[in-house]
Amino acid sequence: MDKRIKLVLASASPRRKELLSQIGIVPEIVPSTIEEVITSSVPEEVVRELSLQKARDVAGRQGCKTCVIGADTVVAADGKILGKPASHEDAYRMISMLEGRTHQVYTGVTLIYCGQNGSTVRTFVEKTDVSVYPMSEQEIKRYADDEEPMDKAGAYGIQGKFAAFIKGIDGDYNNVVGLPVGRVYQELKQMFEQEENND
Ligand SMILES: Cc1cn([C@H]2C[C@H](O)[C@@H](COP(=O)(O)OP(=O)(O)OP(=O)(O)O)O2)c(=O)[nH]c1=O
Repeated sequence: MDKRIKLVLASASPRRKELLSQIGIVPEIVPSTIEEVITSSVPEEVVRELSLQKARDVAGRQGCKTCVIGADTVVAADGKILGKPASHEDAYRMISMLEGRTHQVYTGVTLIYCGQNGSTVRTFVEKTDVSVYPMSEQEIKRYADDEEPMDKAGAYGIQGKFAAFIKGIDGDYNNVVGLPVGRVYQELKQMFEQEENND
């Protein structure tokens, strides 16, 4: 990838930064400050829209030769969106909806590149199915009372203690943690190849 292009991650999520570092991308971190406005109840549309809002907000404050990456993750159980829990009680309610069954995790990603010939915007959504083992009341309560679920969509962290309850996944694991880095890399590569062809 062209080293002269600055990559900016429009996210405060330490997980997203780590996932990019894992594939050798060390982005500048500029978290977006938008008030998240949701106009849909369809998970794919919500993450698409929020990733676009976050990326646009930050791209508006950047110069050219910069690519901004915005992302948003939600959990959906029976199509019902679960964002971050507002309290430990809320975390308990969410985990109760997820235990003993399969749900979906959606991450929307928007890439905005400002190049020689103007701006290019790419948005895509990745879905991963996650199956959770049945949990006892005590297990749900103990996990919901922990700090781990509090800053995470669906009130759990697959990469943390909640791994004890993960039966299996279908799709990209990194997508559940907050960023499907394989897809991000492929999309960045395509976007820059197209830019070079346009030059
Ligand atoms: C389901 C799940 C989510 N998450 C995290 C990923 C995201 O950081 C978070 C969902 O919140 P988001 O609103 O997508 O992101 P964020 O608030 O952390 O960061 P920003 O808005 O600045 O981009 O949940 C995990 O870490 N593990 C998991 O297993």
